[in-house]
Amino acid sequence: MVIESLFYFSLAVLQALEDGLKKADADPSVKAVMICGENGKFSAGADIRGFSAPQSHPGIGLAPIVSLIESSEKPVVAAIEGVALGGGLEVALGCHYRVAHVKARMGLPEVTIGLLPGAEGTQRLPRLIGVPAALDMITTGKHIPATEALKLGLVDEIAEENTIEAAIRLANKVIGQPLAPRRLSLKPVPTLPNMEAFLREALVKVKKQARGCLAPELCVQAVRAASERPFAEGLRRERELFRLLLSSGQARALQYAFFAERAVRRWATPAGASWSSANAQPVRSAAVIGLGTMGRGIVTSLVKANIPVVALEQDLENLKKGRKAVMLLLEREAMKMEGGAQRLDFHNPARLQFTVDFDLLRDVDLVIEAVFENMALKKEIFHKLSKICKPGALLCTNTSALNINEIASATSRPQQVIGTHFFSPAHVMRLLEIIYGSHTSPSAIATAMQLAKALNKIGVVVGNCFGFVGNRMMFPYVQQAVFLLEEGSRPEAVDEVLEDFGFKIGPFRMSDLAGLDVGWRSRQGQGLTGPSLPAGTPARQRHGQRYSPLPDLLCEHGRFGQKTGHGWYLYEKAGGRTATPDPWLHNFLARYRDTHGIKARAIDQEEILERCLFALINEGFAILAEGIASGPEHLDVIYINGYGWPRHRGGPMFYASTVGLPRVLAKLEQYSEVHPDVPGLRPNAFLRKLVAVGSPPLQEWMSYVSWQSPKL
Ligand SMILES: CCCCCCCCCCCCC[C@H](O)CC(=O)SCCNC(=O)CCNC(=O)[C@H](O)C(C)(C)COP(=O)(O)OP(=O)(O)OC[C@H]1O[C@@H](n2cnc3c(N)ncnc32)[C@H](O)[C@@H]1OP(=O)(O)O
Ligand SMILES: NC(=O)c1ccc[n+]([C@@H]2O[C@H](COP(=O)([O-])OP(=O)(O)OC[C@H]3O[C@@H](n4cnc5c(N)ncnc54)[C@H](O)[C@@H]3O)[C@@H](O)[C@H]2O)c1
Repeated sequence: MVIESLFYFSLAVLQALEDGLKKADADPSVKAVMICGENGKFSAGADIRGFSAPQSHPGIGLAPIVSLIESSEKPVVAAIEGVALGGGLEVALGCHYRVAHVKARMGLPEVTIGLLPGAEGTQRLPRLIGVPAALDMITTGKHIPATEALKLGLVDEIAEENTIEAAIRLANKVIGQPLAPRRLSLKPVPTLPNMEAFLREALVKVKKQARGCLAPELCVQAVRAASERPFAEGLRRERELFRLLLSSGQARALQYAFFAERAVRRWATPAGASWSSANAQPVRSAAVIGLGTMGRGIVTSLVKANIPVVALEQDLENLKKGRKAVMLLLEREAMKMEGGAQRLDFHNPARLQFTVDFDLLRDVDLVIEAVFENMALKKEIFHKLSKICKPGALLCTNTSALNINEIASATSRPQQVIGTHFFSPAHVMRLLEIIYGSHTSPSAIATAMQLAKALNKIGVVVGNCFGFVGNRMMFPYVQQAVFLLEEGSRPEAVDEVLEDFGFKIGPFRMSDLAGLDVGWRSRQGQGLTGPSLPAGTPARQRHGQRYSPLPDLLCEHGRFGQKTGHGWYLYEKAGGRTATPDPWLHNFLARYRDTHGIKARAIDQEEILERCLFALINEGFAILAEGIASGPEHLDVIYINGYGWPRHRGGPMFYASTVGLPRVLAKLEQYSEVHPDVPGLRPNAFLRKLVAVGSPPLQEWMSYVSWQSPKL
């Protein structure tokens, strides 16, 4: 008998499974059962949306179905095609045999949505593949390919072609064989000589990796229960831990992030362009201009996506340097991949060519410019590209903040100019901020989004303003961090608070890593510091607003961060990575305060957290009100994937909604009163409006934006 199930479990699917199993058991002519999915996909598990109303969640019925399958008196074989994830894999674990298509993937990704496998998976998987492999799958949520599943013993057979036929063949073969040895609930968990130490170390590891995130820790506890308790008791523990996670705010935040990352694919602009009507152009070849920090990673990313690349530098010396760096990155990437260097094929000049000759850019479909952050230089390059490149070519800039319209004005085809803002390291970071200018065509946006997908990145479409979304929100955050130093704090204290909150790296460590000189050059360009600053400008004021010259002063002392061996911290050597608090910096701060008559005060953790985060969130409300982003999800996806915002807190705007908008507003009002010369702390009008209308849920915020005068 064949039972078909759907992509993710609904009540109807579970009912059909139960009915099918009962019918098969009762029918003497049925000798074996095969369970498969519909349309070549086994199952993506329980319906994630349903977890917001757990009492009526169809998943409640899943564990009893898994038990029912396992207790069947007739052999049950799972035919796994596409994916078997979460509850899908748990169903397969209830089966007596598993056959997987060679291209199928399997995993227990519940941890990534703040849960643990709650349909008996934490108890069956360790019995099948042992504690170390099960723990790895359950705490990381990774999807493993069928070939690896076979090696682990997770599946019994791999089918190169027709999985269903292979599963039926196996079912026929095992008819009449004893089923008890195939029932995982009856098997003992394979022992390890050092189980206790292993589990203890695993706990320490997940706590370190997922700072502040509850699910990985509770996954370890559930697997520990499998190793220490009888099956039925282990199940009780699994259920208890599952409920605990389900009621945690973290699960809600992580599930929000899952859907937000999918929602941003459906982009739209205030002018009416959208994903549903715009057509992407094919990108069969690309060029990258500038092989510095960013260009190298971008080339690597394109080669990995199998897109032939022309890589261009300004002169032979820089070309040689850039080529060496790209080759090193590609070799490292090839080592990580199955099929290695041969699959990447980067030694073939038809796939990757290095040049200083712009003429070689004539035929490419897309160019990504990644030269210095200098408007005059970028305009010169785009003017050249406009003359050289073929008519349909898309011209992209990797600028971090500059005006896309101004760059486009140097070309005769502004409709094909677009910002593609990669994040460092560009071959690793998943975010691609895609910035359209006033003239960018819908097709150009669609092409950039398609490029993001091809590069395995998450593209987020945003409007044009200084710093776009990510960096624009980052400015007030970093500004508050520096003001806190002026007022009495230290870099390590500020970083610790934000790292405890869950950021991968605090603002001062981040600044040392990126290089303080980058921001310094940008501020010099804006006339905020350096020779173009008008004589007589007060040291701590610009345009009537508070300004901190501290980062400029550090640069004047040659302290650029890791690259010079000192910045906000001290490093073991130039290029060193280990940050230690620096007594020089502490003395420097004390002298600075004396010079400017600032009385240092003790600043508590709450103030550090609120001033940094609420200033960032406040800017987010301004961005939404101006129509620069089409929803709070966009801001959250950008922060989670580009700025190390802790995913289990759902992104800054989601976090604001959990803190409560009235509280965010009240705190901003309080801080703004104390610091009236800091516009970043002055509550944004859109935030005020949302509070005035009763703080609606985040999904409804955009309906309160007045669109009469979008800035775009
Ligand atoms: C207080 C009372 C307590 C009561 C207790 C309640 C008990 C409940 C019992 C629980 C039993 C637990 C069962 C189990 O352990 C839990 C689970 O199974 S959780 C789900 C685990 N599965 C996943 O996390 C898989 C998530 N999906 C993916 O990774 C990917 O979608 C994919 C399957 C790899 C496919 O990727 P793509 O091809 O890129 O496609 P998309 O990602 O774009 O997806 C297409 C479309 O489908 C939506 N979708 C996918 N999976 C799910 C899902 N599991 N639930 C809901 N929706 C899903 C996805 O969102 C896309 O739609 P769009 O958002 O674009 O509209
Ligand atoms: N570094 C980051 O973290 C980061 C992140 C996102 C975006 N960006 C942006 O990416 C761009 C590049 O930044 P970067 O950090 O890689 O800079 P970089 O200084 O490391 O590299 C710039 C490269 O451009 C080359 N170049 C300069 N003029 C050129 C010309 N006329 N023709 C060809 N090549 C030329 C230089 O030789 C150099 O190798 C900037 O716009 C920057 O704002 C940087």
